[in-house]
Amino acid sequence: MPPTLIITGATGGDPPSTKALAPNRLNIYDFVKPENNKQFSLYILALERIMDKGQDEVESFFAVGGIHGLPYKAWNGSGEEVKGSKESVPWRGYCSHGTVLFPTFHRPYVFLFEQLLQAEAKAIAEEYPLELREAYKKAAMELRQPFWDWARVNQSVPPPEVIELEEVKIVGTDGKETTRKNPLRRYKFNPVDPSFPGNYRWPTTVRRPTRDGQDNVTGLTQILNRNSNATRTKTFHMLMYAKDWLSMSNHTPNPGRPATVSSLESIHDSIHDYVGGEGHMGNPIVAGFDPIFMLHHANVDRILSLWSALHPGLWVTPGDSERGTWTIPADSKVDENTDLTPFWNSSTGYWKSTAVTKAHDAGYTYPEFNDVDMNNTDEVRTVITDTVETLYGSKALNVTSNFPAEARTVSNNPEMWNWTVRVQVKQYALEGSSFSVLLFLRTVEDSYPEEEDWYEEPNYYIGSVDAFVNSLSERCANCTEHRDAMIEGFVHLNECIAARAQFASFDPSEVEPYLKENLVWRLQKANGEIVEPADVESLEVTVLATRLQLPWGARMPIPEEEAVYFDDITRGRAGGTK
Ligand SMILES: N[C@@H](Cc1ccc(O)cc1)C(=O)O
Repeated sequence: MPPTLIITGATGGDPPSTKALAPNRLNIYDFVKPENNKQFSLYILALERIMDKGQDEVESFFAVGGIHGLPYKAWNGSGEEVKGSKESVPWRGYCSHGTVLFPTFHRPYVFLFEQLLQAEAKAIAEEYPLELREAYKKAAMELRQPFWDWARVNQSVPPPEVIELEEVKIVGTDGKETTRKNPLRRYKFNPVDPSFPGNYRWPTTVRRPTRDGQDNVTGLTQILNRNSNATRTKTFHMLMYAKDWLSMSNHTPNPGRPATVSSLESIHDSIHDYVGGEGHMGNPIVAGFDPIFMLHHANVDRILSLWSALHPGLWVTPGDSERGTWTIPADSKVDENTDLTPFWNSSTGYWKSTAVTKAHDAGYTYPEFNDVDMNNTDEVRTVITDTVETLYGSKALNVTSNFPAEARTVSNNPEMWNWTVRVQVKQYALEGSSFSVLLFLRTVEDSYPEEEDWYEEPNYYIGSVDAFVNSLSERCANCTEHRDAMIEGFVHLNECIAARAQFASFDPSEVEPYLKENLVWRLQKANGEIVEPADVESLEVTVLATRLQLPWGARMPIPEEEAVYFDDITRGRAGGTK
């Protein structure tokens, strides 16, 4: 069936600077400032209207959110034609997870949403009083989906306009200040779709819900704060040191080419679980209905742009489709030419990864790129390296500051050890529940607090690797066949070691015995239940380190290719190295 909607992304609008190639997706912290009031007002009104559309309309908030999972219905004429050939395989949605297509699949997903927002905003702008209209029309042309930079210092918790305020102040179409119910806070289902399982039948989306189904803003703030350092260091390591598409793109371990940093998907999975808990964001079947989803994915997309600026020439390499999707058969090959269904780019075809290599071709860019010549790959790389270092860098890595000052100016190749925990576990280890592998590092002198207090103890908890799990996987034949699929993620230790122990260096002679004694782990289900590592056979927590070198003239430390595995640190313990 031909599509009713062709996905173009937002179009037009004046770029913010002479070098910028398109209008900006703004940081949500800037987006809510008074100076961006016109765009904020238009965004709120546009979101309201998209949310008000009938849930079976192609352009409704519900239908677009539903691309990610339930109601497991075809969207915009995509996929029905293959139904006949797949009769035995129940529908399982379109979203690509655990494969090389994870980053590029979500790219047109966000610009579809952005296109719908802009279309509404343009219509809304026409309703403003004459004397304001031109300014609102310009703002609508420049309107893009804002991003939530969960990796940035002091921004790991989104602003109150996203997580807290029940009402927001905007300028209404009559030109006067008005108060609106905040559509960024939640989506109200109309109605709750019959396909939703019993534990997702709340009337609205909820974040880290309490037992009675209320948003738990305090809990959300706490968990995001607690993980803020870990998220930042993971993001920094991924940006700098994920050297190929396969390891950058997705959370499936690759034994042939072991990774030493988290994938973009793994970092993304954690954010889903932190925000959702047992609520919508914590389960791929319903995550797309929370209005925070697009703020999150705009940032995933931005991190992809930053990574590609640091690693020019790298893009989608061929991989396995793993469980597949409704439109992509399981265990098939996918590559840069695989159709990113259901995102039509013409009435006969789909966006492909090859067509989404440059954000600005789809009508948007990020503030970090505003003052660079985008055609000069070297300049882009240099500027973005500095940006990444400033935003997420040395403080988090605690590396450059640990090199002796003179070592940074002489060519004597100083080296230091960069310590990392690798976590591997079966994605479905706890059936259909999302879960976290929590890591703790005890302080040397402290007497240890009671086990149940570990997570609350700020000098103890160091980060998590999280499984973002489809609770309906038993309804999906492909998923059942892929029950054993593993996921992998990494938590970096140097900052935590430095904060807890006074060693002269990160040399294994000091660090190895310390970690052996003090690194501990537990699992926790989305509902808060603690699970003993001994009960999860697939869990494997391993410590590795890479030696970083800072050759003369290098901007950033360079890790040695080969990681060194310190298997003895965790071997012999439940969930340790096997
Ligand atoms: N490819 C990046 C941005 C980029 C543009 C130009 C470069 O030289 C490098 C990177 C994107 O995803 O949008």
